[in-house]
Amino acid sequence: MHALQRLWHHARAYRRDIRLATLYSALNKLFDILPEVLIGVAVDSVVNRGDALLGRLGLPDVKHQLLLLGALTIAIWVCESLFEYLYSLKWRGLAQALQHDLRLEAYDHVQHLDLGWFEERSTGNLLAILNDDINQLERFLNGGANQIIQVFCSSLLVGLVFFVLTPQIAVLALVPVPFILYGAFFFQRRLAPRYAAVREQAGRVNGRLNNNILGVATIKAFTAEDYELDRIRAESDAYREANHAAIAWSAAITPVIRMAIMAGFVATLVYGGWLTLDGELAVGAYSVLVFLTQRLLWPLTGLAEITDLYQRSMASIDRVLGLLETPVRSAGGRTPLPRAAVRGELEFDDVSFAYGTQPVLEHVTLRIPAGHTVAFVGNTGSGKTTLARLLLRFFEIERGAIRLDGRDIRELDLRDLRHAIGFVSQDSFLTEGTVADNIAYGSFGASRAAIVAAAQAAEAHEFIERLPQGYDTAIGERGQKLSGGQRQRLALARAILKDAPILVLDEATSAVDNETEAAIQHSLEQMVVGRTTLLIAHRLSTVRHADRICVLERGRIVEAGTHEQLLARGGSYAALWRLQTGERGGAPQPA
Ligand SMILES: Nc1ncnc2c1ncn2[C@@H]1O[C@H](COP(=O)(O)OP(=O)(O)OP(=O)(O)O)[C@@H](O)[C@H]1O
Repeated sequence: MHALQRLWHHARAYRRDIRLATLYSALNKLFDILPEVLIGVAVDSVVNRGDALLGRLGLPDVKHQLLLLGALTIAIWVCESLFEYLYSLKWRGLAQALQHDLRLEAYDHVQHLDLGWFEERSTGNLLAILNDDINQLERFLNGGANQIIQVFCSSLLVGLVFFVLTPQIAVLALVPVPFILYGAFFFQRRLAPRYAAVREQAGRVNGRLNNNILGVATIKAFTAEDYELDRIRAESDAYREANHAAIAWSAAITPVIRMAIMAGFVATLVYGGWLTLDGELAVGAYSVLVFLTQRLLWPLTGLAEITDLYQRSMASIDRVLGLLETPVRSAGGRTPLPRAAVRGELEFDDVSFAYGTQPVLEHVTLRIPAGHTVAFVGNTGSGKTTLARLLLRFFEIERGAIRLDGRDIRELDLRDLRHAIGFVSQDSFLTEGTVADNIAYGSFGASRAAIVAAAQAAEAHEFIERLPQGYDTAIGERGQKLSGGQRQRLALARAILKDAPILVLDEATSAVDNETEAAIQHSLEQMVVGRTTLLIAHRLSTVRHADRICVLERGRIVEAGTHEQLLARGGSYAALWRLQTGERGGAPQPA
């Protein structure tokens, strides 16, 4: 479907407003053209006096005729201004409303897309769509839509007057119109792919800028400023080139169209003059025709600007609507899962998974009784985090099933499933706001006492109290004013406050010192009672008290048992333990 059709389809709720705005634009154009007709009538009155049109209509006195024409002109101008105000109000209001709706809708849709989809795209490009491309819609509706309607209306109205006055001249004046329209269409077809390329490249520039601003500390540390400037220059050059290609065509439209207009105008001027000299055309009609030819043809030069604006906007609208039409794959099932009813028994049944083609998990089978703590250890890249991501349904498994209380998680309502899981990821997202806002994220409306209790359990209370405004300290975008260990403890406090029946901790304490970790362990020991807990860690001291420890190697569980059982087995866990502690048992000295 064409972008404009897609937009019309999309703007269902605003169709009445669009029709009204169109009507106002058309009426404004009608009242804009009428004064020219009155000029003809005035010339007619002055030249032909009593025999003039108005005289024949029952107004013999020329002065009275002129007075009437004056009154009509005033009324027409008032109406023209009134409708100009109305269409401007309506179109601009529509631009704001549609833009607002589209932005919210696009953002909400994006929020529901799978994680894999995000990982394949650049954040900057996505931002360009959600922001710049949606703003293009405003530009088009603010001016372009009205211009298109008015060019169409004026051609129609003026053409009508021409045919009423002198059909021969009408034909002459109208001959260039099909050429002009074909020209505009010709240019438009050439502009469309060029503007699509411009928007695509704008997204790339945005992507790189976004990436670099996020990584500014690394750029500085590796003194890569010049290198990055060159890379931005290359992207920006490509953007400039893409625009050049579009400009070369868009700049040619006006001159070409003007030539066609000139032909029509000269024909009316000369041929109409001859007819008037021969007495076949009245002087009044001739003057109207000459004025109207200008009126008919000159607005068509505006087609150049309109074509350009239109194509630019349509390229953007295509991108926005394309985003909106991206299907959400993991939409979740229908079975509700009231949090209070969750027991927390988990079962991984022959689960296999690959990101793309490379297998990451292979035939993982594991049953976790409700309330148990199961730890996952293993080399980096062995698939531990992936297990957690599959449980949260960030990705879809290819083979096997994951069951919660005996029900396949694909059948469960996705929001309910995620409500039932407290998750601390390796790179928890802290939001711009205060410490308290961040802890209460997801448990919106939690009391201050509950927030403080969660912070205490995560060993965060003390450092929070030392911050300038305590719990009300703003922590900056992504919590960048905090240390890594402080950020982790806030993320942990957040999960603790959520108080979910299942807890997934992925390296939740990897960045805190040993002493703090021991204290957190102590709080967690109380926390995990009655909750199913999945614990992922490299530091074995973190996992040694788990009911069961699974060792993953290249996506397979190669060992499982309690700490003591695994030590006695003398396999890879025991080797890892020796490596980390430097001894066979006793208190660990973590790496
Ligand atoms: N989004 C992704 N797309 C493609 N491959 C991925 C993606 N995420 C992870 N991988 C790959 O999957 C494998 C398993 O990753 P995973 O994060 O599960 O490992 P992990 O055991 O948690 O590692 P670590 O201990 O380093 O956190 C890795 O080889 C990784 O490169």
